[in-house]
Amino acid sequence: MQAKIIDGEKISKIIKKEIYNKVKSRISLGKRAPGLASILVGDDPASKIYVQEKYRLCRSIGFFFKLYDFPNDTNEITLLKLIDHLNKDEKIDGIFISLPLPKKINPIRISEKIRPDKDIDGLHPYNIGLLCQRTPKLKPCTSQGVITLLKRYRIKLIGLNSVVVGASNHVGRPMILELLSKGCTTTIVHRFTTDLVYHIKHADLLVVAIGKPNFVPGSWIKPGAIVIDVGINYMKEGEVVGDVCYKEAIKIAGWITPVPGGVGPMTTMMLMKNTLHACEVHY
Ligand SMILES: Nc1nc(=O)c2c([nH]1)NC[C@@H]1CN(c3ccc(C(=O)N[C@@H](CCC(=O)O)C(=O)O)cc3)C=[N+]21
Repeated sequence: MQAKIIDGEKISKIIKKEIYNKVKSRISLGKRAPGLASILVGDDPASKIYVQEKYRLCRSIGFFFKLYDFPNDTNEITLLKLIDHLNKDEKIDGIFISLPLPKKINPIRISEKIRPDKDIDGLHPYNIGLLCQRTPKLKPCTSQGVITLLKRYRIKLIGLNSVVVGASNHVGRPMILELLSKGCTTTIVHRFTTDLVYHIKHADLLVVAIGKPNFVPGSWIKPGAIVIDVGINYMKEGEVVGDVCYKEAIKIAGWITPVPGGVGPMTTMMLMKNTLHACEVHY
């Protein structure tokens, strides 16, 4: 059996076009373009790449984009003041803060300072709370990207045994909430799970988000399962690989997302979609 490919690059391009058209019609009605402010602190390489990608994307879909680039030793007060300013800035609909932040800065205090209706990463406790109660407004980008991919491929989720590997605040936990609201029976496994392999082997839908290259071998995958690989690992050789051993998994799974070209481009596009949403609410 050869798994069918879930092409995130392709779907993200379709969504990009949809966003572009909506921006164009806003402009033709005399409304302003959506505005995104991006805050980068320090020199995390993944964050740098992500910021460049967002900049290119904003230009090509007609968003207003502003980048704030701070050195590693920036203090919390400087950031809190900037957020306060951006919260009031009428040109800015979405505020994005690249994670991880330097160790000295408390990420919770920073995220909580963002006005919830400008929290395009969907990670403010208010937005997570709404997602938890099934009345979401702005949703976290990666899990939203995964759900959008499954929907566009018309993959049915009701009643599936879903297993999410990794319990992070920004991916694993919101992913579980999304899958639960789609009717999956949800399991989350993490570093203290006693029999990780047992759970993974029973997954009809497997989402892996731990950031460990090729962590899941083909032999752990249930034949015909839907495999969603969230990991983006940069190898020394310059190669980019996922958390799942793609070569092996593709022979056993029913559906699979590649890396690169799977979940990654969807995460970025959902940030744009959230920015447009925030803008439509604002004006
Ligand atoms: N608050 C916050 N939210 C984030 O969502 C966030 C963040 N901080 N900090 C940095 C990481 C990194 N990140 C990526 C998203 C997409 C690709 C992506 O699309 N990658 C390409 C491959 C890129 C390549 O080949 O170099 C792909 O998967 O096809 C990469 C990295 C979001 N992040």
